Amino acid sequence: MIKAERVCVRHRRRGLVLDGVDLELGPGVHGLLGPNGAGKSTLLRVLATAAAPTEGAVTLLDRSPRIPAQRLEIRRRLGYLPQEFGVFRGYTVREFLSYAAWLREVPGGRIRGAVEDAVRAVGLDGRVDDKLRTLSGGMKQRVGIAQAIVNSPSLLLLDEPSVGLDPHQRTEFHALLRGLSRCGACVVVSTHLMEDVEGACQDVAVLDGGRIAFRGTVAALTRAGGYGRVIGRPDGAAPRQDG
Ligand SMILES: Nc1ncnc2c1ncn2[C@@H]1O[C@H](COP(=O)(O)OP(=O)(O)OP(=O)(O)O)[C@@H](O)[C@H]1O
Repeated sequence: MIKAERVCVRHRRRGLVLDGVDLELGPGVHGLLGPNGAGKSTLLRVLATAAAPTEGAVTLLDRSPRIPAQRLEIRRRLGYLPQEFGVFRGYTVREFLSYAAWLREVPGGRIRGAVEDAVRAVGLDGRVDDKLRTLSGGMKQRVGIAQAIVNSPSLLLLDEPSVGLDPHQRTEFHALLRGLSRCGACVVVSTHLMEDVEGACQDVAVLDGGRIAFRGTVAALTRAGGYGRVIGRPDGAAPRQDG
């Protein structure tokens, strides 16, 4: 469902931020780990068709984002939570999610039900008619997750989605991700937390310095010496929520 071939992204000042990334991902929940500045958000932006690679090619859902008509088809079936996610503070949760559904071309007659499903999935059903400015940071993050799943995407890209969630919500979020993958979606979750990977992901890719440093199951990552060893910092274990 995702195929990245020798993907490079170069910024004028920073130079190469992604340096020949090869990645093939099918249905399931895939973790994306890496230290600050490794290129995780940049890779997710490319996979979300929000940025184009400088070199290399991406195929998403058997389509090329380089071709405008195919890019639109991809976007209809895509859910994306960017790292910096802004909301319209004067909208209610329902208004905001309805707007997100409309933008993704969910048919008008299905929008109400789609919004209710998304709100229930993130546990915000009690706040659906509240204005976004009245929500806590963790609740806004859940709205961000809800807008990403409101169109039942085939491809779901979540950039640090568990930031701001409390331990109970985090556990529920892991269950939500596992449920989505059972529906056949391809989910990519960037995170700093090993427990997100252990709780929800069938495998993990570690990005370091713009390159894939490891790809495999969590058990294989442990056998390889753990996250710290893979990124060349044996003492640099990926933190846990309480770590
Ligand atoms: N628009 C930009 N212009 C110049 N440099 C950029 C731009 N966007 C990102 N970078 C640089 O690219 C590198 C990778 O950034 P990116 O945000 O993809 O990393 P990340 O792995 O998501 O980091 P974090 O875990 O801190 O969120 C960093 O050095 C960053 O400073």
